[in-house]
Amino acid sequence: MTLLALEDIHKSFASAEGPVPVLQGVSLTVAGGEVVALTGESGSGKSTLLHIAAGLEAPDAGRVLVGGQDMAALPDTGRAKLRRGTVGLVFQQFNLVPSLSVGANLAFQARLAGGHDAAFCTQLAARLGLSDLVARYPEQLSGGQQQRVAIGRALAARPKVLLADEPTGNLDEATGDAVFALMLELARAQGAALLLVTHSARLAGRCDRVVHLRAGRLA
Ligand SMILES: Nc1ncnc2c1ncn2[C@@H]1O[C@H](COP(=O)(O)OP(=O)(O)OP(=O)(O)O)[C@@H](O)[C@H]1O
Repeated sequence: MTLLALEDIHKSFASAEGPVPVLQGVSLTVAGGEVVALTGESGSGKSTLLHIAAGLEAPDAGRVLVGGQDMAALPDTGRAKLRRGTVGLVFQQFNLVPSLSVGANLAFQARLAGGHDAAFCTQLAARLGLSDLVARYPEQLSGGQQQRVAIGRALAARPKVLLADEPTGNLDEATGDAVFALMLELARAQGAALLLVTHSARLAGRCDRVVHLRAGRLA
């Protein structure tokens, strides 16, 4: 079943020389339990596409359907609710809550979505190598540790759609591989649609499908 559908997405950004087209008719579907890698050169529009899929940015044209729901057809509150309850995000800015401990950050998204499960959180912290850090605060963590908290926070809410922008980009190869494997395992076990940006051909090769963004289109 298709959980994420992008239909003929167009997006341009304004510049001094006029609008610069970034996405020029991108269509993509991701089914539940499917893991899709999004690749493409720097500046090709991968993050822009992920932001649009997440409903954080509006496309100039085209539709985003999450679980069959048209994001643009929803009022702001409905879109926020859908994003909270259904979509998990792991972005390059980790957006951890500075005033909350690691443990509370891990639980944060799931609490908002009304699906907090303390045992699952504890298990995730262990799998992500964060068990000894749950009482710390984000500013007391390394970049890689913060990245793992951001991943754990998204996974803890058991999202139906998980969007991740280079989720293991700040991790060493062994840690990155283990975290990547955990994301794939949970997405598949929970029947979630996982769309992730990666620059690594090796990691992309472990996904069910690879789509490549070039000149505003997917190949
Ligand atoms: N808010 C914005 N205003 C103007 N231009 C933007 C904006 N956001 C992105 N762009 C431009 O759109 C293009 C695509 O950017 P995007 O961040 O989506 O690329 P990317 O493929 O994710 O790159 P990277 O791999 O380097 O992260 C770039 O040329 C970028 O400069």
